[in-house]
Amino acid sequence: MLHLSLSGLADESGWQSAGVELPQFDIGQMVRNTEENPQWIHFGLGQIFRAFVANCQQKLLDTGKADTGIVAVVPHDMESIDKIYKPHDQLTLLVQMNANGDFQKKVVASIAEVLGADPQREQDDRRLAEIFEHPGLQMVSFTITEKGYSLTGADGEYLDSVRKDMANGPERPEHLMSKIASLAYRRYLAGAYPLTFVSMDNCSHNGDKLMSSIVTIAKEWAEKGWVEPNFLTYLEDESRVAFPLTMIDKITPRPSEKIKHQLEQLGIAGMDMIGGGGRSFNAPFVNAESSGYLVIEDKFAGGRPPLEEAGVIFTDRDTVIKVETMKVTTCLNPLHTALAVTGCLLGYSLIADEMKDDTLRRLVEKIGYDEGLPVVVDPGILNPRAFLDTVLQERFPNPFIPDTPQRIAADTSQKVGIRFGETIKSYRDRKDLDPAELTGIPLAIAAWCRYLLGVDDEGKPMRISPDPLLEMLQKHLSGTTLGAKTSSVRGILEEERLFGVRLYEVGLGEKIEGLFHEMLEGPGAVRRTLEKYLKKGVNPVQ
Ligand SMILES: NC(=O)c1ccc[n+]([C@@H]2O[C@H](COP(=O)([O-])OP(=O)(O)OC[C@H]3O[C@@H](n4cnc5c(N)ncnc54)[C@H](O)[C@@H]3O)[C@@H](O)[C@H]2O)c1
Ligand SMILES: O=P(O)(O)OC[C@@H](O)[C@@H](O)[C@H](O)[C@H](O)CO
Repeated sequence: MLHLSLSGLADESGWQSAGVELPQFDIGQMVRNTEENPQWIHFGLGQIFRAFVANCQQKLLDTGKADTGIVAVVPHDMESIDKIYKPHDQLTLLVQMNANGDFQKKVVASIAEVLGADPQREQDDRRLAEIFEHPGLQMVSFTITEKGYSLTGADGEYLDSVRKDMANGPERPEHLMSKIASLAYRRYLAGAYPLTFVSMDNCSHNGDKLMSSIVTIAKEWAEKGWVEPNFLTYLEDESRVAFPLTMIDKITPRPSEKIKHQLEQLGIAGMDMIGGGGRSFNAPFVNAESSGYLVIEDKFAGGRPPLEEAGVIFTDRDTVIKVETMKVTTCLNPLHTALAVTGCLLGYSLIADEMKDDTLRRLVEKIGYDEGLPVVVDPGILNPRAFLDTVLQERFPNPFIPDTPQRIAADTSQKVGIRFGETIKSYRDRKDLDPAELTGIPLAIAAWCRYLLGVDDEGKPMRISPDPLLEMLQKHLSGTTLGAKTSSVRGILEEERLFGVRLYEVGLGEKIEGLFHEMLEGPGAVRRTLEKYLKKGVNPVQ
C-alpha cells in the first residue's frame, strides 16, 4: 500500500506505478527554511488553496525558484488539523481532471506548517505572532469564503464576536478579521515592516473588502486607546501595507467518494474524508479541474514570490477589476448559482448532468450569452466570449468533475448581490437596456427563493446548504407552502443588502414575485415555469 506521508514518499517506484508525480525538492530543507524565514502565510486551508495556490508555490519549489513553503492556518474546524493534515505531514494528493478523462495526480508538499487560529491552541498563537513579527514575511493570503470578511450579521449590525473584539482590544480576539488586525498590530510594534494582504475569495474588489474590515476594527481600537494612532497610518499607507485585488478561477469541488475509491484502487491508503454534515469537507486529497486562472494586482509592499513563473498573471488594478467582474458577475459564477438552486430543486447531484438538461442549459445560456455578455467589459487579457464558451461547452459539462449543485448553493445569500445584482445595475444604468427585460436572472432569483422553502420540485423535503442568513430568509417564507397563491417573498426581494440594488425600483420585484408564485403552484411547477419562459422569444409578464 502507498501512504501519503513523508516516510511513505520514499516508495518512489510505487508512486510512479500509481501514476503520481512526486515533489522535486527537499521537503525537510524547505520546512527548515520556512521555520527560520517565513515569507508566506495563508488563512483558510480549504479545497481551492490546496488545489491551486499551494500548487503554484510547489511549481516554484520544484524549479528552484523558491526555497520556502507556505504556513497554512485553519480558521475553523480544528479537527482537520489532527485528522487530516498532521497524519499526512501536510501533504496533499492533488487530482486534476481533464474533460477527456485523463487524470493528473501529484503530491503537493509546499505547505511547510499548519497552525490553528484558535486562542485555545496557545503554541500556535505564539507561532502566529512570531511569524507576523518576522521582518521577512511578505504575504498573507486568504481563501476563507465571502462571509469570512463580514463584520455584520443579518440585521446589518456588528456580529457579537466583532462587538466583543472592538470593546476588548487586540489581546484575544474571536473574529478572524480582528485576529488579523491584532497580528498586523504586532508587526507594526515589531518594526512596522512592510506586508501584503491578498484576498483570493470570489468577492468583488476582494482586497478592498479585506482592507475595510481590518481598518474598521483598527479604528475602533484606536478610538478606545487600545492601539497607537499611527497603527492606522501604517495600515493605510500602501507603500507599507498593500491590499491588491485578485481574481481566482478553478472549479474545485469537495472531495468526491468516487475519486477516493479510484485512489484506493491504485493502492493509496488512508484517503478517508471528514465533514459532510457540517461546514467543511476535507480529505487527504483534493479534486479539481485542470484549468485555472489567478490574476493579481501587482501592488506588493515588501516583495513577493515570483509567482508569474508558476502561471499567475500580475497586472494593473483596472484589469483585475474587469477580469473579476467578467468571471464573478457574468461569465461563470452567476451561471453556477443558477445551476445550483435549480439543480437542487430538480433533484440533480452533478453539475455536468444539469448541462445535459435542455432547460437548464438554456437557462445558463440565457444568463450568460443574452444577458451577461452585452454588459461585460473586455478585460483584454481574457476574451469574455471565449471564456464563456469554454465554461458552458467544456468546463461545466466535464463529466469527470464531481461538482454538485449542493456545494455551490452554500452561502447563496452572500453571493446574489454580486452574481446577479451587478448585471441588474448595469442594465439600470444603461440608456439602451432595461432590467425589466431580463428573463434568466429573474428566473434564477425566483428559483433561489423557491429553493429556500426546503421542498424540491416533486414536493419532497430537500436539504438546504448552510447559509449565514438562512434563518432570517426562511422567516420571511414561514407561512408559505407549495400550492399557496400568495406569500411574503417580497420581504426577501426588498432587501437591498442582499441584491445591492432595489429590485422593485428597477421593475424586477413584481416580476420575480410572479415567477416565484408560478414555481410554487405545485409539484413540477419549477420545471414548468423554467420551460415556459425559456422558450425562444418568451418574456415573463412585466
Ligand atoms: N472551490 C472553488 O471552486 C473556488 C474557486 C475559486 C474561488 N473560490 C473561493 O474560495 C473560497 C473557499 O472555497 P473552498 O472550496 O476552498 O472552500 P472550503 O470549504 O474547502 O474551505 C473554506 C475555508 O474557509 C474557512 N472559513 C469558512 N467560513 C469562515 C469564516 N466565517 N471565517 C473564517 N474562515 C472561514 C474554512 O475553515 C476553510 O478553511 C470560496 O468561497 C470562493 O470565494 C473557490
Ligand atoms: O466558492 P463560492 O461559494 O464563492 O462559489 C461556488 C462556486 O461557484 C465557485 O466555487 C466556483 O467553482 C469557482 O468560482 C470557479 O472558479
